[in-house]
Amino acid sequence: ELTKKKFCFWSGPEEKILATLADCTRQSPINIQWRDSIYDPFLKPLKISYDPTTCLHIWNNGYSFLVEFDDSADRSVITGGPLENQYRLKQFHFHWGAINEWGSEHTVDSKVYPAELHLVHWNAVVYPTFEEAVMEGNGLAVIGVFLKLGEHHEGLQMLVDALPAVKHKDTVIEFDVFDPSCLIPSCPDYWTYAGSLTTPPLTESVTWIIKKKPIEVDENQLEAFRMLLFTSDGEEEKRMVDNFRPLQPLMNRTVRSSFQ
Ligand SMILES: CC[C@H](CNC(=O)c1ccc(S(N)(=O)=O)cc1)c1ccc2[nH]ccc2c1
Ligand SMILES: [Zn+2]
Repeated sequence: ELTKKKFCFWSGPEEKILATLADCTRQSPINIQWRDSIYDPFLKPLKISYDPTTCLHIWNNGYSFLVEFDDSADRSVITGGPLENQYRLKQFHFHWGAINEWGSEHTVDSKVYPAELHLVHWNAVVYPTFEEAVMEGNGLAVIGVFLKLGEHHEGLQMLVDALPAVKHKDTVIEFDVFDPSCLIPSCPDYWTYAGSLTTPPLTESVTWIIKKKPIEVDENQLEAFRMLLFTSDGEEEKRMVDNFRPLQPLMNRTVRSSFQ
């Protein structure tokens, strides 16, 4: 029955056994061991072209805050890199910790960052809807960018200033011009591997593209993330922190690098 109903477990140590049984062999996040990654000279540079006017709103969905985009046409897209097709930007969101010692989902040589940005794209060339793409092996492409404590980030500050308006779960605020490429390091280097969503339904539909260089943000900006709430207005307040999934087994996967 397990092999038919494909779902991946989220629990403790028996994960490895269940994962094999249920054929959940490409779960995310993972630790990227720099020296085990394989330089692939055939990897192309990632081509990112976002139209800032496709930005729609910021939404606290009770897991993270999402900045959502109009994905009804090919106006904000990525292509190249490890991708066979062009993928449309649908949303970006973050994962972070209660303190600066942890928060990212992926790690590099077991180094944890205080936060991680995910820019979520879907393969609108092959699939008619995002919901269908989420269920397919080549359906999604997510760019991961690590955040590290450092200089104030001007571009992020526009987002941070809007966060008090989405403090509670299921609140939305209009956000109509934002270019997310200001959150992506100019260094072209990345790792890439076949993985999954890091929140339920954990579908194994993501081509991960993890940027080697982090972006720098300051303490106040990280603190602004931590004042968001998992809970709705009127409920007992629970701060939105530690919204990251534990590391998953690499199983039989290779991480490729675009750089030597
Ligand atoms: C199928 C799940 C999907 C909602 N989730 C996501 O889109 C998503 C995207 C990226 C990541 S991460 N952290 O890996 O980058 C995690 C989750 C989703 C999409 C459409 C839906 N319609 C009704 C319900 C519903 C759920
Ligand atoms: Zn994410």
